[in-house]
Amino acid sequence: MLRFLTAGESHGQCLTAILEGIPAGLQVDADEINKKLARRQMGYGRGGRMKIETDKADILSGIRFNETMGDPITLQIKNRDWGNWIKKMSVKGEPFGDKVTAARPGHADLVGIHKYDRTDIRDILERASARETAAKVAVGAVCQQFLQSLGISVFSHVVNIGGVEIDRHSIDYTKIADNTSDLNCIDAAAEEKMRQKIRDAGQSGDTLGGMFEVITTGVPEGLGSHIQWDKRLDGRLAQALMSIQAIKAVEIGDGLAYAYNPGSKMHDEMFYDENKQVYRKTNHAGGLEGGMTNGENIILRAVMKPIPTLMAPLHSIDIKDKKEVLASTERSDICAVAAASIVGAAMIAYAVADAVLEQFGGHAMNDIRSSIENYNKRLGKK
Ligand SMILES: Cc1cc2nc3c(=O)[nH]c(=O)nc-3n(C[C@H](O)[C@H](O)[C@H](O)COP(=O)(O)O)c2cc1C
Ligand SMILES: C=C(O[C@@H]1CC(C(=O)O)=C[C@@H](OP(=O)(O)O)[C@H]1O)C(=O)O
Repeated sequence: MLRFLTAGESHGQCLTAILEGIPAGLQVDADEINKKLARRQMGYGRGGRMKIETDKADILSGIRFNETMGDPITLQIKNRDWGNWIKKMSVKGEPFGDKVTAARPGHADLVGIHKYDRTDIRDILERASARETAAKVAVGAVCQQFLQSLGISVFSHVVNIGGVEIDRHSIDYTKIADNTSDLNCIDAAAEEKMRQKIRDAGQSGDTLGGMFEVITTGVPEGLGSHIQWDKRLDGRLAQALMSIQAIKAVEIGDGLAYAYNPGSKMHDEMFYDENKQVYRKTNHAGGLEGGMTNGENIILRAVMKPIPTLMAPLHSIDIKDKKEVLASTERSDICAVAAASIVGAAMIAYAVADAVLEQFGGHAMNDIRSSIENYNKRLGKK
């Protein structure tokens, strides 16, 4: 079983993640983790914070001479902004600075204050902040290396920003792995329109959301299980995406289209060929049937809501005197869908790696490889 925890506040000293369950004998390239962290920081429309941070993961345990030993991996990312927040975020001493009391709609602010019995919204927003997604990406980057060593790849790309959408039927999946564009969109013309849309939103003090797609290739058949609700991989993948801040909907394969079309158009018919064995000409199911992978690519889409902190602030209340006020305007992103797409790939890498370990077990990479080989032999696969 794979599991991870993260810790750390947005403006605290650092973010820490502990990842347990990665088998011994995996080669880990620390630079690859940092490349993913840099990619999460990109994106036209991000706020001033991204000019301060240059995220790097320090590996504090679990890896020796570039190789895992089977024990928990600790990853730490320093917050460079910490230097500007030392007094406001101090562990000891007297409270410093004004309390944040104007709740922001769309944030954890108001409910968090009530639930945790706090009087400064900062006590809530520090941990609710998507700064934490840097830790998720570091964890996912290790999981991506684990999967890659078994021939499984996880990619993501942006398909929609504020309603500017790429044509989903003309996606060239071969372009996604090498795409380095700053909005993580493989359609240059659409990306330019997305950029314009973000520029316009920023000028009017507004924000945008959008949608990204995560594709997993080289997937073994049979990950997950139909036998119990919490073993179904479709549910686990949806949860992995829904657990990302601001993600409000997840689609598996042609998910939404199922509501509008008959069965004759929506199911992936099976054919047989001696070389290919049983194969399908379509992948409406997004690679999942009965809560299990069917060997096709896993295709998932996630919708991100528009960033809730607006520079033209929304109506709200001040928690100290219950007066109606405008929400506080913290420095903020205008659009972070590109960043979220990198987080999405990281979370799916984690969830797929967990399912691989559940299916093929073992604490050593060599045992897992042998187990996959035996399984493929039984299924008559090369
Ligand atoms: C990569 C990323 C960056 C984000 N940046 C901001 C931001 O700058 N300002 C903001 O108000 N919300 C931002 N958010 C969204 C909030 O963190 C999120 O909406 C909030 O914590 C409430 O959680 P919920 O939307 O899941 O209900 C960001 C989310 C992600 C994934
Ligand atoms: C720090 C990151 O994103 C932050 C997510 C975030 C929020 O409310 O979620 C609010 C902003 O934080 P700040 O108030 O410090 O500018 C974003 O910059 C990051 O992605 O690394």
